[in-house]
Amino acid sequence: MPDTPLLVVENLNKHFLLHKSMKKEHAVYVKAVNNVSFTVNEGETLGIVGESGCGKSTLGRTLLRLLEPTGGEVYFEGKRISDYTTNEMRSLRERMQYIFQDPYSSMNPKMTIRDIVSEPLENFRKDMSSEQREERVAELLELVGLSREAMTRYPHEFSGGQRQRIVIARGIALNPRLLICDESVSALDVSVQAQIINLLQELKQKLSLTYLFISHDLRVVKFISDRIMVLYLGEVMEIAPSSTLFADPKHPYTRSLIGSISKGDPRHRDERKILEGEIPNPMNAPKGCPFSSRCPVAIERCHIEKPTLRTVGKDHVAACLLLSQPMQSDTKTGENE
Ligand SMILES: Nc1ncnc2c1ncn2[C@@H]1O[C@H](COP(=O)(O)OP(=O)(O)OP(=O)(O)O)[C@@H](O)[C@H]1O
Repeated sequence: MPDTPLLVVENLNKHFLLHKSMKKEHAVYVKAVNNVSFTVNEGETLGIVGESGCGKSTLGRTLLRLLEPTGGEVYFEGKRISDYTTNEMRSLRERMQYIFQDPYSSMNPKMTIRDIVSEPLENFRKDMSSEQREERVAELLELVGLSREAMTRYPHEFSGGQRQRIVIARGIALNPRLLICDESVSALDVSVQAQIINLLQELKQKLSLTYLFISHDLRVVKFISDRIMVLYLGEVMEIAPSSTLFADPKHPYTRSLIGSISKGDPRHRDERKILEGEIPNPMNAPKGCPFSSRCPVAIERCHIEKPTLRTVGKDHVAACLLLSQPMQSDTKTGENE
């Protein structure tokens, strides 16, 4: 791995203003992404996981500047994105690509597969002849396991898995370095999910890609990620290598998420119960730790004091005030009792 990470994110914020007010302190914001920091090395897959509404898509879109950040910095290839010139910004859009959640709605049903896959080439490779573009589209379709005959057909003629392959072909058309895959397999059957994940792994090797893999499903993220970042209400709860996160999760929220997918495992029974609670309204997030209102081991301080990310092992960070104390349910007080 090279010394400089491909992507460095420092205290990134994206706050949506919901209600303006004459008095600044009365304005209402949704803090969709709140002080998020992490790095991604070249060739790595960072999984980003959390329940619906925790800010995964907003984070992905803000990284690519599809949304303007409210604060913080993003460095790509060692250079701060806010310093990019217009030309560098254009080039960023080639090297960092976003694969959207729903392949069907991100494809124009009236366009042929040729037109859909060649769209980025038309926009960014104006020097290519139509023959060269045609060849490149055929090559891309083959790379994702489709034949060149697909070119003349329309999206509705393909299955969900095949449509996802088409979207991936379009995503890699410009030889990006970083692919942000947003819920790329969530709508697919489990067996098709596995095929698409295998394809992504294969492409990663062949094309030296780096991935940010966003999903609400910890099982999917576990399979593909080198490291995993757990988000809750727009904040980072924990980041660790995938195997470490599953073997020794530090944050009570991570434990609960793992518990919720470990059906039948009595060790996780208690944690599974607590995730039955509702995620708080992000406009009215808890004052202290974001997870404090659902946390089975929260103490008084957790409802008041915001924990910061701290190192809890090599390459392992978590934001929990209780990390120096045993996380047992008999330490809890306050509203969870
Ligand atoms: N344009 C917007 N204006 C106001 N609030 C927004 C906007 N976009 C997102 N949000 C809010 O920001 C929070 C994070 O949303 P986001 O879609 O990023 O979460 P997510 O984890 O990707 O969820 P999902 O998996 O359901 O897509 C949510 O509370 C959402 O309602």
